[in-house]
Amino acid sequence: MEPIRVGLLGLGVVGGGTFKVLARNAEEIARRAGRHIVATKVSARDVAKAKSRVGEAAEVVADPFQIVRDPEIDIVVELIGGDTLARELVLEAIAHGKHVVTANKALLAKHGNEIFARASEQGVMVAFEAAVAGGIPIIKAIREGLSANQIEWVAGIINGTTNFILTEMRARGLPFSEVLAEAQRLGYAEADPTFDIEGVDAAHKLTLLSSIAFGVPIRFDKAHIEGISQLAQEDIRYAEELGYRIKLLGITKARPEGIELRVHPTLIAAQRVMANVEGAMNAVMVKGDAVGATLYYGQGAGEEPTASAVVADLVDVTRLHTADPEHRVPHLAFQPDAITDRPMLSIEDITTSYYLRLAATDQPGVLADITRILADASISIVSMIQKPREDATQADIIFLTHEALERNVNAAIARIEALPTVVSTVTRLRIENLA
Ligand SMILES: NC(=O)c1ccc[n+]([C@@H]2O[C@H](COP(=O)([O-])OP(=O)(O)OC[C@H]3O[C@@H](n4cnc5c(N)ncnc54)[C@H](O)[C@@H]3O)[C@@H](O)[C@H]2O)c1
Ligand SMILES: N[C@@H](CCO)C(=O)O
Ligand code: NA
Repeated sequence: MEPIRVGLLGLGVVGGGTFKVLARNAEEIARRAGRHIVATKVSARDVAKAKSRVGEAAEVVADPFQIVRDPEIDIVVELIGGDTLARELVLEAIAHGKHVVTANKALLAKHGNEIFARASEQGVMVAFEAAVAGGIPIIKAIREGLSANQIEWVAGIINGTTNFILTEMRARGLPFSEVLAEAQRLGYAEADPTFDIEGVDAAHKLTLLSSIAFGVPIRFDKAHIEGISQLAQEDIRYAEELGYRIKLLGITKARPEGIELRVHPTLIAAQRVMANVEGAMNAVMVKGDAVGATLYYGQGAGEEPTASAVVADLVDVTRLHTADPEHRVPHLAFQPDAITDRPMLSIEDITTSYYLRLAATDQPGVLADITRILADASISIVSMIQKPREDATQADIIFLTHEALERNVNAAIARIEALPTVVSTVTRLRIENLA
């Protein structure tokens, strides 16, 4: 039988890995897919360099539009990144009746509603397993494996770069910039690493997870996003002393009032599995009403782990030709006409526990003032530590709270910061028990 012909757009970290895995595992992949899957055409900015990598196995072209319009190409794999050229190429491929596989979460978080609508009209698939948590088959798990459930929440470490940075900062006390450079060298970071550091990449992925978990449109604009650039070494240290680790967590929750969608540094009790997901590893927990809590762990970034998901999508798409052409899993798990919009909640509407750190002058009455403000705002304290600062007239004070409404916490923080005895802003980190 004729092979399935794949056009690869981009031959960088993921494109190169995809080419390698397709070639190395060609026979095993064909046994699963029912046809051989061959990258016959590659588009790269540096044609000579790409030729030296792919040899005679594929034709290399400079113009990616030549691939998306090529009648010989069955599936287009978009691994260029960004949301401008990539959007044009993906829409053009769909318009030409081609299935698309992409690892591009930035593109789908921003233009996914449009892209999936066009794909449905054209009767083609846009597969994106590699876009969320790289090699971990989390899209497939939620969309297919958990389809019996009402999903209650999804929470995960879904950015390898920031998890690598947090791990190295905590375990080896290395400075932020040095660890970031290492993550870039290893191929984990985005072309613009501020996407990683500021939580944007995690929010892109979380938005896609939220949509397939709850059957809502992709609403990246509603995500609350905090990254790790403002996180201080001392908070990592104090958290550890209190029995917690800090992770950049993406959390999306379905509540009767609406959907929570938030990415922020989060304290997690040190003995929990999620707190021990280290280095560039990713982990996602999904809580379903029938199945309970489930956990998915693996490499969320890097050349071959990401290629693993790209190639699995290629196998899925190929099976449309070989198994049952009518059998389609809906892009966003729910039937297109069953996707219902729901209110998206503001961060002020969440209820969770908090870590609050501030510096105050060490004098009688300071603690009483602060605890009165917390009590007035219905915020109850679990524990407190006080540490002398370099300036011995001042102390760092850290509170852990019971669950409280974020709106109340904001109001209390404003009042605390206004106290003349409080000499710093209040650092607020959220705590999740993931139970
Ligand atoms: N690196 C990872 O671990 C990882 C994991 C999951 C998803 N992703 C996503 O995969 C995509 C690719 O990421 P990457 O890390 O491989 O990036 P990369 O920068 O290594 O590769 C991108 C490639 O696209 C090429 N390119 C750019 N413009 C082009 C054009 N006009 N025509 C042809 N080629 C062009 C570049 O030359 C480069 O080789 C991004 O969307 C990224 O977010 C990356
Ligand atoms: N920059 C991303 C790549 C995987 O999507 C990360 O660090 O997780
Ligand atoms: Na994945």
